[in-house]
Amino acid sequence: MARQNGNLNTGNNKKLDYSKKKLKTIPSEVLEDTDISILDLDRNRLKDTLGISTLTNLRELILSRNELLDFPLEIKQLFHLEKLYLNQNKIQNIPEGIFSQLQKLELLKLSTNRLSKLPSDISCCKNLQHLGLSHNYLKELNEAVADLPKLKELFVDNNRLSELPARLFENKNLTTFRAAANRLREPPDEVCAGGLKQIRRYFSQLSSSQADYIHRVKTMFLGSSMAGKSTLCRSLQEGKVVTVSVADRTVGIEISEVQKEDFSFLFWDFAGQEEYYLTHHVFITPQALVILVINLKSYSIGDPQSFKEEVSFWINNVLMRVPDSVVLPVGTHIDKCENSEEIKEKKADIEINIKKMLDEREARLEQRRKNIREKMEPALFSDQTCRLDQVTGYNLKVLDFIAIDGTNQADIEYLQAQILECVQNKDLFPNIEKKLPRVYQTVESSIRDLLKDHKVPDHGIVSLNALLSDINCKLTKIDKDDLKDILRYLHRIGIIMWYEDIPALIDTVFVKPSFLIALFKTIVRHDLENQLKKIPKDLLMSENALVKHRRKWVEDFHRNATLHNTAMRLLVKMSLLKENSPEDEDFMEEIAGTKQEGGKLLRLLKHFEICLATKLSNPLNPDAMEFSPDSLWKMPQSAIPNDACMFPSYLKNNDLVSQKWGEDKVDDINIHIYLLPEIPQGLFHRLIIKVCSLYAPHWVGREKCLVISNAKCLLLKENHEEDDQFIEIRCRRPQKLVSSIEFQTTWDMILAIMCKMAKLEEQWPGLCRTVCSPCTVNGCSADFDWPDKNESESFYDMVKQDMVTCDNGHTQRTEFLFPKGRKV
Ligand SMILES: Nc1nc2c(ncn2[C@@H]2O[C@H](COP(=O)(O)OP(=O)(O)OP(=O)(O)O)[C@@H](O)[C@H]2O)c(=O)[nH]1
Repeated sequence: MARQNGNLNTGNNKKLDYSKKKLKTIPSEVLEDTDISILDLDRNRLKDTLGISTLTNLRELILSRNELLDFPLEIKQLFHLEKLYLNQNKIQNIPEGIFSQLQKLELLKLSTNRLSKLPSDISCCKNLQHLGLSHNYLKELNEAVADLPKLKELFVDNNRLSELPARLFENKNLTTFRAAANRLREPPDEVCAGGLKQIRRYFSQLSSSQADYIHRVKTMFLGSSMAGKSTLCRSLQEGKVVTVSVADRTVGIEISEVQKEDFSFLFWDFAGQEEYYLTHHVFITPQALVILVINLKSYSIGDPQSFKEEVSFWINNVLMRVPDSVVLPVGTHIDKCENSEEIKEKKADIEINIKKMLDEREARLEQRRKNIREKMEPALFSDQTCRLDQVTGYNLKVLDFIAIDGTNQADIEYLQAQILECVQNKDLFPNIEKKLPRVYQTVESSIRDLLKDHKVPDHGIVSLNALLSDINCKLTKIDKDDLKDILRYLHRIGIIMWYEDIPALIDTVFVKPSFLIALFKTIVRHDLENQLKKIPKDLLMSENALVKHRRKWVEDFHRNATLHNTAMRLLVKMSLLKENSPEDEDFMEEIAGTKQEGGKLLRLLKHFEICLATKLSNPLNPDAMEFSPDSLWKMPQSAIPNDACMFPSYLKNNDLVSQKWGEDKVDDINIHIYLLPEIPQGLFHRLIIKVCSLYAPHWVGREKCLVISNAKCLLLKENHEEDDQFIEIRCRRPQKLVSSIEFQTTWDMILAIMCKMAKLEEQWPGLCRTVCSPCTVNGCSADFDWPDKNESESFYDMVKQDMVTCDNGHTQRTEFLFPKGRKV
């Protein structure tokens, strides 16, 4: 293999690499080299590709991450093309008559463009195996796509599709298909998310049975504590005012279903106290109507904190997690306001501030885009620009504010009418109608009947096989795969819960989600310490525990946010007994676990990264005594119990971590991960749990965490006080400057954490991140932005030069700021 001036010869494939060269036109020396077969023009500034038709021997053409607005027509003369990359441009239209000429095409990447339709002659590409169309504006997927016999991989996620052609799935070669984030009605998104097998079965069920057209809207009530969420939720459900006493606070989440005209509303009432936020991410799902309830009496005009707590916190969290949602702000307690003037002023203040916060977010995203365009080398940041485009493309709709008295019948009726009008609005909810084979509805109603007729236990926890046989007693036979499809669908819309991706729970179906949530709330609740104190003596005895143990549990929980497994078991038992569940030892064990093995609840808590087993931190205690063969080795007393779980969100301070870490130093290796609009609630604590399961030992505080590996300390810090919110990663700079392996191990550790962070961020599609390293010269405020990393290159090649200079002229070694470390 020989390489010279971007010219690479690999056997018969002569390749020219002209990527990342800021090119605006294709250089003449490239156009003259007519025997090249691979041309890489990735990450340039090409607006067209004039002259490319001379390169008739091209088999692979890479034009991704350029500035193409139109499809380059000359490409149709490149008859030998097998691979064509046009992703991340701004192409709006592809005329007919191009693909009919490109019959050898095997791979076509068109994702992240502005296409609203595909030409029908794409069907001429009979050899096409990979077709990438994600992140476009496609409203329909041509039948032509179904005429590609060799198609193996098709990506159409993040478009505007409402239907998929059934014939496409008759192609047995199709093995990879992604269609998320489309608002599909046929098959519904929840069916598509089940994968190809489920989609194929869906179409076959439709062809052999009748279809039902379902109009169901998940309606989530969010808002701070005592805003009036439960009052509205229950009143809307009953159709008349229901008074909720203050003592009857929502603990966790409550669910109910209501039929109004053609629509079925699935109401989810979220508790407003902060301790419950950490389970919200489990339940907040896309395509819902969010009713944001604001107590107008307690709302204070001109007080940024009040706006933050009552309004912006909720809107931002919806915006980050389910960015395409519709939010209806509802002000309550108007009867408690002084006069109509107060109501009017508060309403106006909230509306103005909501607009301001959304505009501000957009302006900051635009500013970032501008910075990249003007100050940096855009080619090195094109993936980030593309992500900025995607994030700004999401359209959170905040409807007009409604002010009501939640205790007044006329106001409840008015709100009900407004909600109905809103879900009937095709612009807001374009594909609310979902088409389903009859068997989906039949299974759903037979599960309901089984519960009503007490054929399944009241707690609604059943095994998959038992459910299958119960349903089959009532119905004409359905097989296990059909049942799994339907359960998967019902889980996604929130009617039942079935966690098939947790191996230990694959056989367990929670047909009554409210029971599962009730279980969650035994542990995740605002008054947990009090609950611990309330465990009665007779229950303590059942676990061979004494009052002094209970005292220790309270103390450990208070001090370290650790909850002993025995205490957890007893809390669950206490709650089960309170719910009047029959005292069934086996069931208790199944849920609460035993001394030897954690129960189903603990598995769920761990799966959702709400807690971490403390024993993970014990084996590598850095304070452990040195072992010497002739003396007895005594383990030091650990402050943290072994058989317990730590809940970082219950921690109150950072004292222990700060004490272990000491002062920050100006020459620390330091990375800031900025998150816009803000750090989502719960993200940092989940990051801690991920990181602590990677590194032991660790010390955890509310906004800080310290981990140790290879005798290196790494500090993670959440900075959310200021407008700019970021997560900071800090390590001491290796002292032996000559030893590059020291740098490499430090950077390896940082990169491992950044990978965990990136994985976590995927769950907040509306979140925008930038990573930078602050200049290490004392007093300098400049930052070094992290460029994109090519899929093919290592982080260690992201910045190639050995020295870098900040905007204020300070030059320093690259490994102080970016992953670098000479290979050893
Ligand atoms: N006067 C008046 N009282 C209201 C109104 N809306 C709710 N309330 C009362 O306010 C109190 C709190 O209402 P909830 O519906 O429990 O509030 P929530 O938002 O569900 O509270 P959490 O469960 O803590 O999240 C209850 O006593 C309600 O009766 C209203 O519009 N006017």
